[in-house]
Amino acid sequence: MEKLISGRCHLQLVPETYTLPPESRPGQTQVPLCETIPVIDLEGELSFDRTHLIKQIIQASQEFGLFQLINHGVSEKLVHDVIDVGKEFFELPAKDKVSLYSEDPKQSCRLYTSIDYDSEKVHYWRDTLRHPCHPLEEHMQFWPEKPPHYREVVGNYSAEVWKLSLWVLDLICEGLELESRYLREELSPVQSMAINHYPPCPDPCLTLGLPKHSDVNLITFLLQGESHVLQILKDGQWLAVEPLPNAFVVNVGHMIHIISNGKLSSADHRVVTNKKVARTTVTSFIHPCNNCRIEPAKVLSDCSPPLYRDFAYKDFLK
Ligand SMILES: O=C(O)CCC(=O)C(=O)O
Ligand SMILES: [Fe+2]
Repeated sequence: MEKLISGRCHLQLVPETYTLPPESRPGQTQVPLCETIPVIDLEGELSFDRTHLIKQIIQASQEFGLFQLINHGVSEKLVHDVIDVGKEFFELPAKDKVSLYSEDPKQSCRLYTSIDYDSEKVHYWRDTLRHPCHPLEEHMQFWPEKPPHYREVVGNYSAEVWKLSLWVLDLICEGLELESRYLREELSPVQSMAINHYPPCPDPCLTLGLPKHSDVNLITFLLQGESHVLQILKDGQWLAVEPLPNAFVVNVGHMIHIISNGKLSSADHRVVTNKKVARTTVTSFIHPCNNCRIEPAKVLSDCSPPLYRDFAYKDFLK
């Protein structure tokens, strides 16, 4: 529990164990905004046109592996409430969080820090609360009991994002001309949620909240909050993802890249730290089940040779 970075907010200097080697440092943390990331408006003029919507999603997933969704139907109030309850969780006194702290990745609901604290050389400036969500009645009982409205708010929110994620997966499926429900069942039965907390950092040039990665799962819906700290690597340049009010940042996961036989990409992204404010983000991940076999869809690898061999999702996660 004392490993949590949020418990060390008195720090005036970045500890050596958080200082990245020079070649991995973010250097300039204020990078230009990526003005071209597609913003898909689900209430916009053309949103009733399914074909147009699918085209926008597929194009964004090909070019960026990431897009923003606005007017998506998850209420503004619920979006605010889930970020607030996430912040409140991290503000609780240590005694209310200690029972959730665990270094065992197999523990279902767990509070931890960085990525893999005990085996990594340098730590990342982030604490996380992570737990499975779907189906709610199986998992909710293991979620935090405090703040008192945590289960209600996160339960309502995760159910809404679950529906929206599956709907977007169906549109992707249609856009790739796969048989209907191809991305359902075994490929998308698992939803997990991570509430990330990035405390202010005395020297953001030396650290990262999260290093460069692409999401390994199927699809991710992120509420990124208000500061410019999420960046994507586009044509060799780090660019900031603009924080839009109430928008979801949708990350195409690596499994969709493989299933689409490389037609869709997943964006390399990272999180930088900032000096002034603590930042809380809420991430919903949709995953295949552990034993699910992942391979390029046959219809897509008929015309171009398969780029990947089949594997079990759980082996990939190792
Ligand atoms: O917190 C963020 O802004 C991004 C989190 C993220 O990329 C992840 O959890 O995979
Ligand atoms: Fe990510």
